[in-house]
Amino acid sequence: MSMTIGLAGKPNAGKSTFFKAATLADVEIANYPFTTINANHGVTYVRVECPCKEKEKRCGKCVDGVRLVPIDIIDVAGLVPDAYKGRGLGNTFLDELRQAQAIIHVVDASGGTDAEGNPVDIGDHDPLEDVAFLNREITMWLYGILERNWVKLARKIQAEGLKLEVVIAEQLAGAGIRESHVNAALTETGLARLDHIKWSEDDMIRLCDAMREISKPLLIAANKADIAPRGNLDRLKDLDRIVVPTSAAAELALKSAAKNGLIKYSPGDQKFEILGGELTKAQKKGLEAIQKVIERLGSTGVQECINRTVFELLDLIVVYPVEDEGKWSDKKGNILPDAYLMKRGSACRDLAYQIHTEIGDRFLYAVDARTRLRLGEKHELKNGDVIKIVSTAK
Ligand SMILES: Nc1nc2c(ncn2[C@@H]2O[C@H](COP(=O)(O)OP(=O)(O)OP(=O)(O)O)[C@@H](O)[C@H]2O)c(=O)[nH]1
Repeated sequence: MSMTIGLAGKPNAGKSTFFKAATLADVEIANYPFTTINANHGVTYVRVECPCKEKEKRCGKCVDGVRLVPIDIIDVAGLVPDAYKGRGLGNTFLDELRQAQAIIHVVDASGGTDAEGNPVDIGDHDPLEDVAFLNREITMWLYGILERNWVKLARKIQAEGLKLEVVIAEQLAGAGIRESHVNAALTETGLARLDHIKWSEDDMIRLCDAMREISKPLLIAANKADIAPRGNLDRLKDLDRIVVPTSAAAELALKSAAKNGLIKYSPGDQKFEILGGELTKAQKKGLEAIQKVIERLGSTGVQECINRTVFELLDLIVVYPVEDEGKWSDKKGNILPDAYLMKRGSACRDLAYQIHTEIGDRFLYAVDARTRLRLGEKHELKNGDVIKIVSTAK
């Protein structure tokens, strides 16, 4: 199961900075061969506590117990008003968005850029407008696809006795909408109880809005929090969704400094250590300013955005497959060599299939490496589980 986070936002909100910061990794720490796949498609990392901390020997894949687990991220093309009508990069934007299962919306919380990203005085633009605007663009995009053939489809459903949710999901399959999303949206809006022939344009937009929220959950990175007026951050936090104050610029500076050996910093840390070295006066001053920012915000927020997207929006867990339940290693003795992101609710057999089709097909049982208990194929995995799969596969 492959999951991708989509990064969206208007021009100048700090999306590129966020993307660079989120995908810039010390290759050694990240233990991953590459970080950028192409211009706007990269790999970012969820920060978790490595289970090797429970053992005497370190795994060599984490730094002081901080383990980074890779997940794909795409920097979705800049969004301008009326993208859904094909304006600007509109079609590219929506085309890329369909690959994402969750969205981080990078908002300029400082209010220093207008709706199209042009600089204005700090506080002059209301970031809440940007939040409403992105949601509406996506909703209207879905509506545009659904509405295109609706008259014909609606009649077909009636004439041929087809299932409403099946037809709608088929029509919107390209946007990543599935039957379960449609059903949930029909219930939530109450439209399940209204004959679809009688739906008004407004009803259909409401349905699309619900499908958007369910199929592409979204979190807000209240970016430029380092210079944002307090009131803006407070009003964003009052929204009925996850809002994380971020300073993408600070995160990028810290990651670059760490990569160059100037500081010791793991993404998401609440502080960093200056390693001495060849710091210029300006660098030192810059780092001190950043330290103040993260003291105030708690962290740069970038890692928190990734973690909450993965664990709260996508509802994933991390599972560590091993071959030796005593040493928690593979056959060669590598400790905790892999970390898999899986959907919550996944069972032992799903893990077996994720390792290899043959191991899934020939699954016998699993072993919880912590308790040494045998687990059956349907046993539900927990976040952080260390699991050995026993199969008849060669
Ligand atoms: N103060 C502050 N400035 C930031 C922050 N993040 C980004 N910026 C600045 O905001 C400006 C725009 O950032 P970009 O990352 O280029 O914005 P973008 O949203 O990717 O814009 P496009 O590339 O035009 O789509 C740059 O000057 C950044 O240095 C932040 O957290 N705080």
